[in-house]
Amino acid sequence: MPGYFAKTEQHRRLVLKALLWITMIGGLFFSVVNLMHDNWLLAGLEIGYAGVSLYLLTIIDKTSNLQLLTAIYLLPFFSIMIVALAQTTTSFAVFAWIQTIPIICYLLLGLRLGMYGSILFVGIGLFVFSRRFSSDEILQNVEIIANLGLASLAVMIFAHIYERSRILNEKRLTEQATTDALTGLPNRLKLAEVFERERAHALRNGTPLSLVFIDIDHFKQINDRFGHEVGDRALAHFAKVLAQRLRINDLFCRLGGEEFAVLLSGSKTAQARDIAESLRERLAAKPLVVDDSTLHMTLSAGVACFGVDGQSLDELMQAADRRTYAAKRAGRNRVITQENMAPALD
Ligand SMILES: Nc1nc2c(ncn2[C@@H]2O[C@H](COP(=O)(O)OP(=O)(O)OP(=O)(O)O)[C@@H](O)[C@H]2O)c(=O)[nH]1
Repeated sequence: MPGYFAKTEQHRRLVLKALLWITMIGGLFFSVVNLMHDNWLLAGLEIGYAGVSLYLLTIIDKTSNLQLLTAIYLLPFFSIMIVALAQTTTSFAVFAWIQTIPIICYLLLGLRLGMYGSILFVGIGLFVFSRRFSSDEILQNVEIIANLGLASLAVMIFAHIYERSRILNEKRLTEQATTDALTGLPNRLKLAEVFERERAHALRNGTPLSLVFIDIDHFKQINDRFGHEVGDRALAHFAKVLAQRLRINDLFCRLGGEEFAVLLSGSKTAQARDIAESLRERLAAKPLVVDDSTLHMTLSAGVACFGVDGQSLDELMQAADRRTYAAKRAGRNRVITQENMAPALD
């Protein structure tokens, strides 16, 4: 699943595409207008830029460095706006384009760069405008600049607020989509996302990576005896007790039902087995107290190791699941690795 940054990039790619179309059409249209005014410099720049926009439209879906492409594109784009504003033959309505700068900057560059880009280019735009349209009447000058300056500031503030809430909402939705609501643990989607990152890290640095598959024993009996609500509490208790034992770098997630997994970066099979054993012991030592009853839980776990059992998450899950099943068949409440599993079963 694409992470938060991938979603933001997808959003920015769409915005840039829309802008490329607008500048291509706008560039062609205004180059004709400027040719009619004999403004060859601006007409040439606009035709050239329409061509650049067309070229970028053909490569935008393939580029891996969208930020660089955006920067390469925006710098001359804003500069042409300023040049257009400075020309005596152009209408002062060109300033309307300057007011789009904050929106373009925030949507394409994010909060920080968006703010710097907006202040810089709108500031230059206002300065050029005030030079070109200064009249003898000071009050009129102040009025015009104040109007344009405040309108630009308002656009910038709204663009800032919009981008900020977009980022927060995107983060919140990504978090919701990758979190299990009952236990608050990461879910299977998050495991797939983190596994890809850890796998790349393991391959790059030659470090070990292990996966522990965990299944609560006889969980159905808890539901049957105490009801579904207590079953839910037992799942939350289980998650809390095990999470307390794990390190911040270990990814402990709920796969669904009473199945969980721990991705242990930097751990070989033997270390993963020790960790799984300590989780098993910890769970046995921390029963859940429900009214007058003490609810003891046990777990069965299977360990798989990256490289030994395969290279993909599916392969590791299958191997770890197979060993968990073997642990169940061997009497439950135990951890099985490749070493302590009967060869016929693995
Ligand atoms: N309360 C509650 N129960 C759940 C949830 N998800 C799955 N279950 C229950 O978990 C039980 C799993 O039962 P089984 O797959 O037979 O496994 P088990 O009883 O743990 O037996 P073994 O795995 O063989 O030890 C089922 O009764 C499901 O209804 C949940 O979110 N909340």
